Amino acid sequence: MPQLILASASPRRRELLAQLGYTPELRPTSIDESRRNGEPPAQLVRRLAREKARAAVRSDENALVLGADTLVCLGDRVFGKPADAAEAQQNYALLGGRWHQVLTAVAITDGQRVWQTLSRNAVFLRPISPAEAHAYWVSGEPQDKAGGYAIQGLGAVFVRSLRGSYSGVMGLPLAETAALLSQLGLPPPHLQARHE
Ligand SMILES: Cc1cn([C@H]2C[C@H](O)[C@@H](COP(=O)(O)OP(=O)(O)OP(=O)(O)O)O2)c(=O)[nH]c1=O
Repeated sequence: MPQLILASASPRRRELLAQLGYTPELRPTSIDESRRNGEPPAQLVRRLAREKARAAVRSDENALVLGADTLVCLGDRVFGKPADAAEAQQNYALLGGRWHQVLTAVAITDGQRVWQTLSRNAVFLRPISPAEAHAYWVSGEPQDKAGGYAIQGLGAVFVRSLRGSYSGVMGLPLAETAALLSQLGLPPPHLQARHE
């Protein structure tokens, strides 16, 4: 059975995999995440997931390496992790009171072939006042989150509606990821019947 490697520094991705019983080796990578000229968001997010997975491959092992990337976008406009309070404030002014998209791509590679899945989700955030935006920024939660909010944290107070996958918005769509890993011979350990 191949070993599972998680090419990620995100504690969310580790926790989501742990929910299904996976305990991957952690191998964070650092790649250039900049967008190419005119690159559509769905293409960008798939490419970044693939590049993260590939960057963590080592030639001397029987392993499946998983990389993922999450993007928040409004049409063609992509919102990254806000660099400062002003950028976060700007994001919330645009994202509040409407639907936006959260895309998470997952890529799994054995070093040769790559298997991918894309989770497309829509989130409606209620309007966020400047005072709330400031308090939220000071909480420390927005800094390392795409779009500057976390559906699984204090940010839930702004989430009025979700169409799609909760785990997909959090950073790793579990149904799709488990299906892919099962196909590749690594079904969720917690779904395996125990032999007494
Ligand atoms: C929208 C949203 C994003 N996020 C997080 C998930 C991702 O960790 C992060 C998006 O950044 P990513 O660049 O996808 O991932 P990362 O830099 O955290 O980790 P790595 O590249 O090492 O895998 O935003 C939440 O935790 N909750 C949310 O509701």
